[in-house]
Amino acid sequence: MMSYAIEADGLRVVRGGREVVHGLTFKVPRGSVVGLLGPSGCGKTTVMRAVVGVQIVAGGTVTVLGHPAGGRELRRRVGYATQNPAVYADLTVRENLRYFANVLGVPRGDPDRVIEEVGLVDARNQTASSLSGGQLHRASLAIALLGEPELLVLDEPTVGLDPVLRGELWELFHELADGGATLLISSHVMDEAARCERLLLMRDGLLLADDTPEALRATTGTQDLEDAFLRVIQGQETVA
Ligand SMILES: Nc1ncnc2c1ncn2[C@@H]1O[C@H](COP(=O)(O)OP(=O)(O)OP(=O)(O)O)[C@@H](O)[C@H]1O
Repeated sequence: MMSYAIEADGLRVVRGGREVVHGLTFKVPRGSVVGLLGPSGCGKTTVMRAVVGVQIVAGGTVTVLGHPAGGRELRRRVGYATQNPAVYADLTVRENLRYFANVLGVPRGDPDRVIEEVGLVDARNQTASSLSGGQLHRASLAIALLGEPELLVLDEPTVGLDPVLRGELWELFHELADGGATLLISSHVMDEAARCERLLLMRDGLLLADDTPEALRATTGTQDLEDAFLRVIQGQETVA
């Protein structure tokens, strides 16, 4: 079995007439939890869109599970949760999940399994329009988990959640990885970086670092990942 779930080589993306991702090259090992971090607007969502194959790319290649990103053979093997929850407002949580389960052709028991995984059992009969922001995000995450995809691409999945729930979701992410799934998770919260096995640090459409949290701490000489990120940026500016 190949060892990488994602291989990006020289990825360039133009949006709104401007190049916003400038030749990114990185690999995401299978079965790992990888954080995509960086300030707002640095290009995280754009990279994720390229990985799931919904972004027109200006140059370079993205290979996902051995196939070109967005290929037909990847349809059920990649799950994507966007920042804006994509659920039907007038359907209940369970109805939404049953609907998407049908579309994807996944096993019948899947909706109830994922509802439990994201902790929405008590809210399963509420319409999506009546959910809180955090619950809505979890409903969207549940859809991405349908069919047990091999690669999960999650755009800020823990935004707006309380620390307890965030902790529980990170436990779930690691359980999924232990089961063989690969997770690419974006965040701009540095305390979440420590929960990842590897980190891709972005800034202004460039990749500044691709390393483990431990190696980043060691090379920058600081325990705090927020400081480590700042030092990587400072190092970059000195080089430039
Ligand atoms: N539809 C669009 N048209 C033009 N420019 C866009 C479009 N979408 C994004 N951009 C620009 O592309 C750049 C990267 O945006 P992207 O959404 O990938 O950043 P991000 O790191 O995910 O930000 P955030 O953390 O705020 O979600 C930004 O400068 C943004 O303004």
